[in-house]
Amino acid sequence: MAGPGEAAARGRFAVVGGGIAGVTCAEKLATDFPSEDILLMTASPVIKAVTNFKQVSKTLEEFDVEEQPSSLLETRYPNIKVIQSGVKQLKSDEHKIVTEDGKEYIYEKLCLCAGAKPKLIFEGNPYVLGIRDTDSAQAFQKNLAQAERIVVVGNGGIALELVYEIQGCEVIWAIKDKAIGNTFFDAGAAEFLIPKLTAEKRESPIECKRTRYTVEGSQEKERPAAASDKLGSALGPDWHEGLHLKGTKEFSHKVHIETLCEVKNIHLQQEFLQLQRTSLTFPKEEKNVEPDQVLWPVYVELTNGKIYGCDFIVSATGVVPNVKPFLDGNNFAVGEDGGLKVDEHMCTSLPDVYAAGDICTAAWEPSPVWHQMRLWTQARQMGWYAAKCMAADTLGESIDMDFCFELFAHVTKFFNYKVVVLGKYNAQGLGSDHELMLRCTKGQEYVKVVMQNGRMVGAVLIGETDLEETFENLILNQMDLSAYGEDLLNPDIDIEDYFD
Ligand SMILES: Cc1cc2nc3c(=O)[nH]c(=O)nc-3n(C[C@H](O)[C@H](O)[C@H](O)COP(=O)(O)OP(=O)(O)OC[C@H]3O[C@@H](n4cnc5c(N)ncnc54)[C@H](O)[C@@H]3O)c2cc1C
Ligand SMILES: NC(=O)C1=CN([C@@H]2O[C@H](COP(=O)(O)OP(=O)(O)OC[C@H]3O[C@@H](n4cnc5c(N)ncnc54)[C@H](O)[C@@H]3O)[C@@H](O)[C@H]2O)C=CC1
Repeated sequence: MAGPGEAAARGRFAVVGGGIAGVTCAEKLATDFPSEDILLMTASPVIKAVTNFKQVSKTLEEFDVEEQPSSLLETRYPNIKVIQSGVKQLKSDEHKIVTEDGKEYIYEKLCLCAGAKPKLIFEGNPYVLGIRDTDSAQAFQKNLAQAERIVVVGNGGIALELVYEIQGCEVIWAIKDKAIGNTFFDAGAAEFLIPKLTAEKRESPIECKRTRYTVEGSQEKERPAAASDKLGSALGPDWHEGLHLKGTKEFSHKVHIETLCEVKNIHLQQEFLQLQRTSLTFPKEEKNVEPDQVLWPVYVELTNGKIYGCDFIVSATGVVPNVKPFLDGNNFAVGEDGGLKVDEHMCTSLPDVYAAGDICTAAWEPSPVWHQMRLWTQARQMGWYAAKCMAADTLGESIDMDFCFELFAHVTKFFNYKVVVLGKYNAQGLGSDHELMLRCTKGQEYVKVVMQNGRMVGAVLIGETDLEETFENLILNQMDLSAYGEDLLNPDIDIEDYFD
């Protein structure tokens, strides 16, 4: 491949990023264009491959994500050439990419799939850790092995998973909202889940599927070891199952939730002691659940006035798209969330440059029951659809929006419950123009549907409800359900018979 002064290497198609979006895109291009070389540039030595893909229903899908050496991908698809080097610069007007090692590549069509990175509070503070890839998960596990108390900030997917999994370490969970899990649940669902969180005895963890994330815990107690700043791809499903998420204490779970607050400040021990001595306004004692006798390496001051000492802080506060290397000299339209805006053909605002997965912001007019969330299901769907669009544009063919963008559908697991969210499951964007219907059996299932003008527009299903396919159909076909009233959720009525 070409270095400075040499002629640049050429590939009809180039893809940047070895995560789910990039690999899926490259695989689809490699299949559709078997005689073309597909260049896949990635900053990480391993790639993420989708395995055991299962279409559960029309829009729900399940799969495993496997971390593999890139050579395996090249063996499966001999026309994929993996270039293991970060992209330093994009010269879109010359259709040229420059990698960290100074080499240049010319493309006809390019898909950017460089993912996102954690949006950390107090970025740069060595006591604040984020979790994204294998390295950062290992750094977290290593620090946890020496910890007695940590503070978890954020209320989305990562925080929900962590507070449930961590054992032998006190967790102070600081959330901005009134109830837990605001990105997936409303207050009712949070109420349903809370007993699972505080229960002393939990079901034994599921047998570990992958062990590759495990590292030996060090004995020495030191300042947190942050992960290297190399850009790995985001972790895969059940990422925590191979990790031993245990602190130093003998108890199983101890979680204290602080609601309606943010982190105001973070003080190192010396600074905290100094402030206590000198500042009239600074609290002289920590207003903790239990007053502390010990000195902690770091102190978190919350906006509700409380201060907690801890070993370190996990910032699970969302992600920010990895757009930096691509912006310089290129006039990309960027969304409010910092992603590269893409149209209904996954095309950015620049010719021949597409984007998919966490890096992009869906800027098309979406179906009324679909919205973007940075999830691996959407990364796979977007990567695959972007490849189809690149192929269609190359061959001068027209293409319709893929069916997967008709309905938002996500299946996952929180607190050991199966969780399915469909459509506008939290009445997102509906204002007050909607009604909710609920059915809840404590400890077993929680079913919520969002109705608008007698039609179902969203649902949250927690537990083994077996309702996902029926509700998916009802949301997709927008049937008028007014006549059924509350019977829609009556457990004594087999709803499927009703609609067959
Ligand atoms: C801890 C955790 C748990 C999650 N759990 C779930 C879940 O349960 N369900 C779910 O649906 N989603 C989950 N997600 C989200 C999901 O992992 C992501 O949405 C998805 O993996 C994004 O895929 P991607 O390919 O867009 O990006 P990434 O996986 O981030 O891949 C980006 C790739 O680009 C490469 N790269 C970055 N910059 C450059 C550059 N300059 N040059 C070259 N290469 C570059 C990286 O090395 C990487 O290979 C979770 C995320 C995390 C962090
Ligand atoms: N099971 C699943 O589906 C999972 C999905 N994920 C995905 O991985 C990505 C990263 O996960 P998360 O970091 O949990 O992101 P997230 O977007 O799910 O949640 C971020 C949370 O942080 C809060 N927040 C933002 N800024 C804050 C601040 N300054 N102070 C306090 N709170 C703040 C938000 O209110 C929100 O609750 C997301 O795209 C998420 O959807 C992650 C884990 C599990």
